[in-house]
Amino acid sequence: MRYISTRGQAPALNFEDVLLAGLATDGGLYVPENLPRFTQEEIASWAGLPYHELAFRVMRPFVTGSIPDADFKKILEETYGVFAHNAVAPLRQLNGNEWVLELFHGPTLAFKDFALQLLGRLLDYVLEKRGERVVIVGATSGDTGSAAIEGCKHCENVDIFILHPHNRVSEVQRRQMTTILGENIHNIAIEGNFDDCQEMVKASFADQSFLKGTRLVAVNSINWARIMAQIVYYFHAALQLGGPARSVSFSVPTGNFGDIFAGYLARNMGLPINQLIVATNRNDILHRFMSGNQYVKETLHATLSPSMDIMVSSNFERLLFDLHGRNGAAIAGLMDSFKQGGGFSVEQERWTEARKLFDSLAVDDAQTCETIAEVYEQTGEVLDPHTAIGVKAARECRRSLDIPMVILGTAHPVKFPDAVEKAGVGKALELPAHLSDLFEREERCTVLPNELKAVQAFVSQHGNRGKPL
Ligand SMILES: Cc1ncc(COP(=O)(O)O)c(C=O)c1O
Ligand SMILES: N[C@@H](CCOP(=O)(O)O)C(=O)O
Repeated sequence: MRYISTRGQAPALNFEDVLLAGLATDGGLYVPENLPRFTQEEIASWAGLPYHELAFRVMRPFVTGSIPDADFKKILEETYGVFAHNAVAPLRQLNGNEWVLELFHGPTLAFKDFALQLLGRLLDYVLEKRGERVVIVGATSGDTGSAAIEGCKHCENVDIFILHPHNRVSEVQRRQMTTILGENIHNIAIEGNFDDCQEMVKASFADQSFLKGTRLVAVNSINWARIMAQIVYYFHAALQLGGPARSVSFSVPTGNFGDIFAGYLARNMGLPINQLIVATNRNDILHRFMSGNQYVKETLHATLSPSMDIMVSSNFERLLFDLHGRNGAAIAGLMDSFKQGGGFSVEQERWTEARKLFDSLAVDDAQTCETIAEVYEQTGEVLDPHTAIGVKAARECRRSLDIPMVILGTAHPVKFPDAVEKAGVGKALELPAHLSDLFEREERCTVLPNELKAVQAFVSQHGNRGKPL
């Protein structure tokens, strides 16, 4: 399998190199040159497989040529063996034909564990083979950070720096990151928002001189391996609901467009998916594009669903690449005008195509709380605010009650007690046993100004197990 950049100028890479590449050298994102496509018979034959075995079948074409089957199987068995639920990603029924796919049974209680538990193991495998050390710089609005730290904390050859927006993640999210102490783990609170953090990560790929020759690796969904792992649970959910003989719809709480892009790929790989619903919070650039062909930056607002407080949505570029017939020059032009002027529209026929692929809705904080309360009253289930946005969008945008609707349950509600309380849900939520002393643990974190130079200087001072690079 070869991977190409969405901007058309960077060299094509194999899986091992794409895993270690982060952003392409032309500033683009890597995508498979040819997407594998499975037959309906093949997909049907996977019904009932344990999660790790299904993961092997779905992801195998992406790693072919880089990781031998036996090694990949072992890595996947270990990865999904750490999840707290036997089904790994169980489906919970809300209403007649409405389901939540619970993606929060991993160690950090959010869907990010599906990819980041795998990424840590893949990095270990590849870096040990190469005898190489790397530095990770990642941006988080709350969930990627802890999942990446948890996934990489034991990696011998990795130093990890996670930037989060100061005071804009929940306390549980912050503590999940800052209480993991290790000489290779560095938490940085940036006096800015998530977009600022993400921009610093991308800028660091463009000029890596501060790393003095050490390679920079990404844990955000700009890294193809993240998207690859997130494709699997679309197959897993659909197979449990009668797929592929029957099609299934998905509503996906969306910020960086990674999770829903994985669903789009699952559909292109042969999984019959009826609707794919883009569910955003008040930071609704993706909904404004889907509903009105305006991809235009606005002020980023803090909401009750902080993990989706994102305006510059990385993976949207991967969709644009497909919508533009995989023309890298066209994407480079669009991204340039976005950077310069803060927005663009696409030609009418490309936008019409996007409308056929996705439905969308923006949900504000009041509606988020109403939905948490409504679902609690109907079912006794407490939703986290991100999942609630998915439920609201599913209920508003659904076209057929006969087709199962799956909402991605992206995080556990215990991570967001403020939203749950604001929704008026009286039920006490308890942290699981492995996090029960989270509020007593020592925290370690450095607050830095919203300046690239300050961050890069910090990384180069501490990037070698706490010592200078
Ligand atoms: C809990 C939660 N839900 C939804 C999202 C949105 O996912 P994506 O950025 O892949 O669109 C995120 C993070 O981005 C998240 O942490
Ligand atoms: N919601 C994310 C933001 C980063 O997105 P990613 O999927 O590109 O890592 C978070 O919680 O950090």
